[in-house]
Amino acid sequence: MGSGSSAEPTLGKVTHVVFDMDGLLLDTEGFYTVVQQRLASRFGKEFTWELKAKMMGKKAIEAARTLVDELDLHGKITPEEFLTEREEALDEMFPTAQLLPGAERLLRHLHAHGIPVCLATSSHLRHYSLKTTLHGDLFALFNHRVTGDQVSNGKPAPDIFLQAASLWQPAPDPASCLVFEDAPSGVQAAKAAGMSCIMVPDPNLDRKLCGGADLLLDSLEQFRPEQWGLPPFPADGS
Ligand SMILES: O=P(O)(O)OC[C@@H](O)CO
Ligand SMILES: [Mg+2]
Repeated sequence: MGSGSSAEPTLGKVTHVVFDMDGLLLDTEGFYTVVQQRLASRFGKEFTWELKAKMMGKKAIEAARTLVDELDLHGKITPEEFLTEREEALDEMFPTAQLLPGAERLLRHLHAHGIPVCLATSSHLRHYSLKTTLHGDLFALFNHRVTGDQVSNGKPAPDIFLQAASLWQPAPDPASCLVFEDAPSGVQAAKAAGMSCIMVPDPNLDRKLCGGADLLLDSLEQFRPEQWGLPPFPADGS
């Protein structure tokens, strides 16, 4: 695994870039954490980062099943009831979602250079719309987007990334695609799709769960496009 330092040799040659959304471009994972902590404590349980790591990046119903299983809430709440319960709070929080550091600069840079970019998020379309309330212009730069409701098998299955790549005409070879992800399930999905993957994990995520990516970065601000055969950022840092 590379470190992202300036002395690093070329890490790959890619032509197309696929972005995850939650926890990668948008600072939305904290919303889920707050709401799920609240719900867990109502049942006398603790919502840990270990559990969060197993849920993040997955489609809502799959994450909900994980929570009910792991907290042993069977007979107390169903995954479907859990989703209904958290919805009202999330619906209020999502429209306030902010961009994570480096997201806007990177997207605008790739777009300005004509590099094909798309979005592959496990969020369903309604949540996607709420979360991007403040960022319509930026998210309009994507050539296309695939949301969780458009695939049967969510991350860690490769389907969402393969579908995202298939929507480009002509469709690139998966090996020519670079995926940015924050979640272990997303990294697994990208690698299962045969794509390169850069992981930008939350600082709280156990680094033992960050091993599958081709490169680990603390922030999108550390990304060096030229290491992947992409145009470098301007020297003045703009
Ligand atoms: O695939 P992303 O965009 O991270 O969405 C996952 C999110 O719905 C919960 O973690
Ligand atoms: Mg994510």
